[in-house]
Amino acid sequence: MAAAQGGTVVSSSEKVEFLKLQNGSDIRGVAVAGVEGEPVNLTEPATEAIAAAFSAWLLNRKKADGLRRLRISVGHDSRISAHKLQNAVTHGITSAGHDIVQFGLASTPAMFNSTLTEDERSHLPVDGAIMITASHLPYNRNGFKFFTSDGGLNKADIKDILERASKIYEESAHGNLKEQEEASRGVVANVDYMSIYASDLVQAVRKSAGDKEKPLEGLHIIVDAGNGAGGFFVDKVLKPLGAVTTGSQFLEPDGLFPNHIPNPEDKTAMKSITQAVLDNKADLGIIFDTDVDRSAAVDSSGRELNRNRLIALMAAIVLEEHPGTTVVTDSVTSDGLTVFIENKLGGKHHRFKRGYKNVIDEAIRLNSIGEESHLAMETSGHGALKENHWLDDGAYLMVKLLNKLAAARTLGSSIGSKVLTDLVEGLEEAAVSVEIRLKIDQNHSDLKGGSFRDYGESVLRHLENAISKDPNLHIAPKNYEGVRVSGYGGWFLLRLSLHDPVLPLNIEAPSKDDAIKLGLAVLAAVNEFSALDVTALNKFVQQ
Ligand SMILES: O=P(O)(O)OC[C@H]1O[C@H](O)[C@H](O)[C@@H](O)[C@@H]1O
Repeated sequence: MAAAQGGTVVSSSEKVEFLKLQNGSDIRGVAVAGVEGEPVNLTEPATEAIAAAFSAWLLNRKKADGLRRLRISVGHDSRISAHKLQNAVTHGITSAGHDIVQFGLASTPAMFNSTLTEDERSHLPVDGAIMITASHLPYNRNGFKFFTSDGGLNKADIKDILERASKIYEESAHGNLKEQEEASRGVVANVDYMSIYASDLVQAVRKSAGDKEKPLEGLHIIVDAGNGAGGFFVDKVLKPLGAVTTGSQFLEPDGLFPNHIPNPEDKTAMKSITQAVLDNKADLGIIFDTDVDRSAAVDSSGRELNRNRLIALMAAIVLEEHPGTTVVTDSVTSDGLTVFIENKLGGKHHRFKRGYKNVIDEAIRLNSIGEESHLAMETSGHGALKENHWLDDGAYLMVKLLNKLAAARTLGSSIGSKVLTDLVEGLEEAAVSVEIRLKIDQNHSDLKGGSFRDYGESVLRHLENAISKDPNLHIAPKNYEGVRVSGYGGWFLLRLSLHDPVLPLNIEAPSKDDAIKLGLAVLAAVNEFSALDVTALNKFVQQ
C-alpha cells in the first residue's frame, strides 16, 4: 500500500446542504457543471466530508474507538466525474486515518461482495464499501451507495452520515480540523476486484452444471452494457463459460452514454438489445443498468424478459428450488403476476411497496417472523435472492438464467432460450400498461405552505373516498402504498413517488377503452387539486 497524500479533510467555504443530497437509501447530486438550472452540489470537498463521515459512522457501528484503523473499498461506474470523486473519497478516508482499497471500474453488487470475500493478499474483506454511481441518471449526476457485510445502508444511516458530513465540513471549512500527521494517514491499495467477483459468478454456473468447465459452449449470448460498468460480463463471465458473445454492444465505459441510457426499464434500451439479438440470431440477450444492480434479458425470438415477465421467470426458477415460498415484489406489479405465482407456480405473492430496499427489507422481515421467502424483486429490474445474501445483483440474476440454459444443454437439448420462455408460459399480460406521472407544484398556493407529501396524501384520501362510491370500482383489500383499485377488467395504482413531488399513476387494462375508463375515474377525483399537473392524464384519456 502506498501512503496517501494528505492534508486537512476538507477545505472549502462553499455552503453545502448535505441533507438535500439524500435520495432514499442512496446519496445523489450534481457532480458536473454545464446543465442549466442544475448547479453542482456534489463537490469534491463535500465528497471528502461524506467519505470521512462514513468512516466515523462505521467506527461507531462497530463500537470501535478512534484508534481502530478501518479498511474501506471504493469503486465507480463509468460516469465522467468518477475519477475526481474517487480521489475525493480516497482523500476523505485516508485523512481520517483509515486505509482505502481502490477497485476502479466496478459494479455495485461487487462492492458489497468485497465486504464478504476473504482474501488477505487482496486486502479483503473490507470493513465497508463505497460505490460511486447515480445508476441510470443523466451524465452530470453522481452519488454514493454504502455497504457493510450486513448489506446496503438504510435511510436512517444515510441521514446520520449526511449529518456527520455536514459537521465535518463546517468544522474544516473554519479551519478547526488539524492537519493529520503523515504517519497517522491511511494508505491506498489498488486491487482488480472485478476479476475476483466475476470468477465467483463463473464458479457458480460451473457448479450448478455439475462442474462442467464450459457449460455454455454452443450458446450465443450477447450483452448490452449501455457503456456502463457491465462490460466485464462478456470477457470475465460468458467467454470462460464457453459462450459465443459476438454482437455484444456498448461494452466500453463511456459516461456520456452516447448510445442509450443503461436502463432495462427504458424502451429505447430494450429495443436496442432486442434488435441486436435478432440481427445476430443469438440465443439470449442480456442488458444491465450502469452499475449492474439491475438487469433484463431478451429471448431468441426477441421477446423482452423484463418487468413483470422477469419477476415471473425468476419466481419460476426460485419456486422450483423452494416450493411454496413467498415472492415479495414492489407495488406496481400486475394482477397477472399474482395469478401466475399463486395458481401456476404454487407460491405466494406478497405485493409490497415501491423501492428496492423496501422490497428486500420486507423479505428479510418475513423470514424473521417465520414466513419463508427467497426472492425480493422490483419491476425496475432490481432482484435479490436469499441465497445471495439478499443482494440486488443484476449479474447474479442473469447467472440464474445461465444455470437454466446450461442445465438444458447438459440434457443435450439445443433449444437455446426456449427453456426460459417456457417458464413464463401462462403469464397473463394486460394489452395496455402505462405509467403517467402527475407532478405536484410545490410552490402552488393550494399547498397552503404545507409539504408536497401532505398534499399528495390528501389527493390520495380524496381519491379513495370517491372510488368507494363508484359501483364499477373496488379498492384492493390488501395494499401497502397509495390507492390500488380494480375495475373494467384491469387496475390502477396512484401513489406518492419515493423521492419526487410526483404522484405516479400506473394503469393496466385489457383494452385502451378500459384503460381510459380507469384514467377518467382518477381524473374526476383529482381534478379539483389545482397544484397537481394532470396534463399527461388529460392527454391519455383523450386519445
Ligand atoms: O417512486 P418513484 O419515483 O417511481 O421511484 C421509485 C424508484 O426509486 C429509486 O430509483 C429506487 O432505486 C427504485 O428502487 C425505485 O423503484
